[in-house]
Amino acid sequence: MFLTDHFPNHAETVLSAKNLNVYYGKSLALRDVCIDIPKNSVTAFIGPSGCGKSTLIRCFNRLNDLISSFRAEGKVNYFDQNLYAPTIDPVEVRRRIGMVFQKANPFPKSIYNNIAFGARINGYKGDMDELVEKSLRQAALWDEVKDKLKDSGLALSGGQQQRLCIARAIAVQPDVLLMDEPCSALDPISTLRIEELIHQLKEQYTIVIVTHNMQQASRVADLTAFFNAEVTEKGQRFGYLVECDRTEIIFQSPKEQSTQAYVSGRFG
Ligand SMILES: Nc1ncnc2c1ncn2[C@@H]1O[C@H](COP(=O)(O)OP(=O)(O)OP(=O)(O)O)[C@@H](O)[C@H]1O
Repeated sequence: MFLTDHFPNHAETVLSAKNLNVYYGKSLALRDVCIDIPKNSVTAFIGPSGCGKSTLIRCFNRLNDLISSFRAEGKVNYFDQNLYAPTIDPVEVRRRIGMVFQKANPFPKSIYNNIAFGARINGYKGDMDELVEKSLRQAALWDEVKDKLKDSGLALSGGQQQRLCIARAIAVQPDVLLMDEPCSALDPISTLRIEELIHQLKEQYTIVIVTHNMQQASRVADLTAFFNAEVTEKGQRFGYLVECDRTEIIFQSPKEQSTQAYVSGRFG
């Protein structure tokens, strides 16, 4: 059963993987993943290390293309389009489907130019000051930086840098924000601010977040997908999707025993 069947109002599917196998060289990293990501929702990917969460999230904006040994079978769709069709421009894919990484990585530029840079490259013709302010407001950073827009983005705290990276991702007007462990390098207060921000951002964006923090998944996600890893007879380890459902079901009454064991801290 696909994920949108569980979601209220049968929200539109923005991203989906169908029978997706991913290989790095000859090694199978992810096997037969089928998942739908509904619009204006937060979907969390959880699971033990090496089960392919980052690999899948990177398939959603073709970031794995940059790895020469990467190969995918099956389909990854963005609405009705096959993201891996030869006619699709990966640069445009990454504009529409933005990414925020584990470690905040602002450009070594001013706060203002961290936002304006990508917009300029994308040919933004509107009022740049307005865009910078709007993006920083949406990322809940404006009040803290409005008087120092010319200062370096690198001079901000870790939590502020991560919100700057979110503002930068928003500035190019994406539909989707992919977040790969966005809070793992942050203190608890900065983490809570990002979680509040994620909650606000889902009004406008579809969000997929990889997290090792199960409390975080239960706080921010509407849907949670649990991945696990298995070892073949030949000793090869691969990841797969165990189940995906409403977050409260995954944490309180999952269908699979392995999910129950993981969310109750019995392995992983
Ligand atoms: N660039 C790469 N080249 C070769 N193998 C890779 C590469 N990236 C990931 N893998 C392999 O793919 C598998 C899945 O890794 P991935 O990073 O997607 O898992 P993960 O669930 O996100 O792990 P973690 O929680 O530790 O970040 C692992 O076996 C890993 O070694």
